[in-house]
Amino acid sequence: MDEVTWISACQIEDLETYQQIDRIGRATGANGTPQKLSKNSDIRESIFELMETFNDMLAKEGYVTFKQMNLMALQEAQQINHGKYTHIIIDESQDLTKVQLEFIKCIYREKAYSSILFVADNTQSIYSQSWLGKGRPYTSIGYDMSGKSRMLSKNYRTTTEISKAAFQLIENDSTINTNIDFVKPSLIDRHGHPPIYRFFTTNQDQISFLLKEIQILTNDYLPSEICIVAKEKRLIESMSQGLASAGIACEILQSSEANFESDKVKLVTMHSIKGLEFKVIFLIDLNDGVIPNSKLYELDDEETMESEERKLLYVGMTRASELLYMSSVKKPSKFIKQMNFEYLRMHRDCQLRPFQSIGIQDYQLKDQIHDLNSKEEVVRQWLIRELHKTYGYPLELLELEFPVQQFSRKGYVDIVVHIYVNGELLPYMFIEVKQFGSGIKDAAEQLKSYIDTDSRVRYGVVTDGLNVICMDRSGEILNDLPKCQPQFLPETKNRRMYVNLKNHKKYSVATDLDNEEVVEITDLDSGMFVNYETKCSVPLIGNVAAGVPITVNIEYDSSIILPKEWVVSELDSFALIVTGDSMKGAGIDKGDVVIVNRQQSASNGDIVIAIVDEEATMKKFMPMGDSILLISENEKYEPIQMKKDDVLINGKVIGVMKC
Ligand SMILES: Nc1ncnc2c1ncn2[C@@H]1O[C@H](COP(=O)(O)OP(=O)(O)OP(=O)(O)O)[C@@H](O)[C@H]1O
Repeated sequence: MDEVTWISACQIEDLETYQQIDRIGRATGANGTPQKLSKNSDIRESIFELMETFNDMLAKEGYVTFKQMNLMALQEAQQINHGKYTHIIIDESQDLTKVQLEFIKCIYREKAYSSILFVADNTQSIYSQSWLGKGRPYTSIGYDMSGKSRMLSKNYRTTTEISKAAFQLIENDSTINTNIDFVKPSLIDRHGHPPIYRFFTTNQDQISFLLKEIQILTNDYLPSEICIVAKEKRLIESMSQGLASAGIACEILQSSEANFESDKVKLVTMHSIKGLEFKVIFLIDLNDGVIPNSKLYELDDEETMESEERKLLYVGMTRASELLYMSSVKKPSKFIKQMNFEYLRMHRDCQLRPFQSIGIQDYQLKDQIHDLNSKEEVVRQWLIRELHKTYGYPLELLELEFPVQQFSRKGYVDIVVHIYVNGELLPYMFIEVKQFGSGIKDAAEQLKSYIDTDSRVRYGVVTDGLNVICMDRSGEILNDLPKCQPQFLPETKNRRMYVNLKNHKKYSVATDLDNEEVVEITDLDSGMFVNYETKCSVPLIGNVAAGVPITVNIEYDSSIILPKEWVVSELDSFALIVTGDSMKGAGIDKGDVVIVNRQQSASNGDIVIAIVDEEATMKKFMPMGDSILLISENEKYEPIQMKKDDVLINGKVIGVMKC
């Protein structure tokens, strides 16, 4: 058929001319078989004979091929002296053949005021015999467009999520991106749901999925806003029957009598969806052998054919203005395999990306796996990656083969996600994984019984890579898996409360466990971070009973980092551990650390370190005439009254770091 078309296109009229003509571009054919047609060969003779038979039969029936019809129209138009139309707009002009373009030129009447406008998008060129779509210049049809063309690159139709997924399908195809008219879509800031991709093992599963989704979607969309698209007519016919028998009103859009408004779900082929748009698109049967379909190539080589098919899928994807579903049955198209699954989701309103197998060399948690080659392991590894990459759980929180005791029987949960609760590691989510595509019904029951054995577990997930069920511990089905929260992680900071006695404010002082120099301070009243210019290091020199040293050069084991403005003088600041409970009422407890400024005087109400009977003690300072009262903030202890001269003040407490 290809060759017959070619012979007609070259207007070769007799066998002799055909036997002699150079025939290029036939070197590779479908399935890699050589298609070279030698000159003066039997095969050329046979093809020619077939062509004549075919043409005779057409003539007998009164038929012409589509291409012949185009040629006849052109010949007819060429008979006329000049065209009739002074203004012509050609949309989708990247799809027209040379003959069709010549025809349009014939019906055009050139005047001083006349115009001809070509609208084209080469990334949507989906016919192998198109002329301009192949990057040929407009001069090849007699028009000089320099200075007269304008680029429209803004994508208003689809969401950023759909556009990104679609564009990455074509951006690395050199046949497409080297085309001079290739335009990268620039995105407007309109966001929506990422495309959903599902794989099915049977046609019936695909139909059931569409039925279920369409039923849910009709809460938000009109049936006429939903369109099902497939590569081939037979595929939409079979889907239309499936939907109709389940009671969903649907219709196949016929270009001649299309009714876009009717209250029915629409079905259409990929070629016919061009130029249309729907809020929701289902691209079904994206299967191996269907797209790209290597049997369908015409005069082109495989590479060009593949690009055409790739663009066809791109066109289908970009017709959805809000929501895009894609699905395959049995074996996915190679285009699906090449897609970046980051852009896809498995379900609506669920973060999970579709199943993708991972090579053994990239398996995680290998030391916990009994059999690296087991069929379940592929699915488990995919889910581990999802838990880690998509849901944010660190691998350290995941455990494989977690034992559970069910009456007398011991079971093993495939994956357990642990979380930290008050510093304790607890099981949070139980996950059962089944062999790819083997079904999850039984496993869901098993999972529930495992969850029942451990009251700490809050969620359960079961998957076979194709389907996934997420439930809470009461068995209620949830749309998505819970994401990892910051509080689930082990504490990496040492947080202590600091009471600044200078302004009586409370702060949280968080020090990195790995690096004590990194201190983060939050005002506990406002919850705001506190910016400070410089910090200082206050030496922790012992406990309160030891008092504040007189000498400056003392040895100390550790220090406390604080903003410099919190202390009076860096050189005179010391930290002491509280040993007793005498200042309990002032919020200073045993084990707390007090920050003390070395000084010999104090004012009424200050908390001081004073030396009484040669021993340091922490008390509230209250002068009373000639004597001083040293008061405990604890009714267990009586105030101590001393003569002014006998009281030796060692320092003043300026802040308390709670333990
Ligand atoms: N300036 C704009 N602001 C907002 N929406 C726009 C704008 N221009 C176009 N749109 C919307 O974007 C969508 C696509 O527009 P249109 O069909 O004109 O594009 P197109 O380039 O002809 O598409 P294609 O050739 O791919 O079919 C439509 O839904 C249209 O309403």
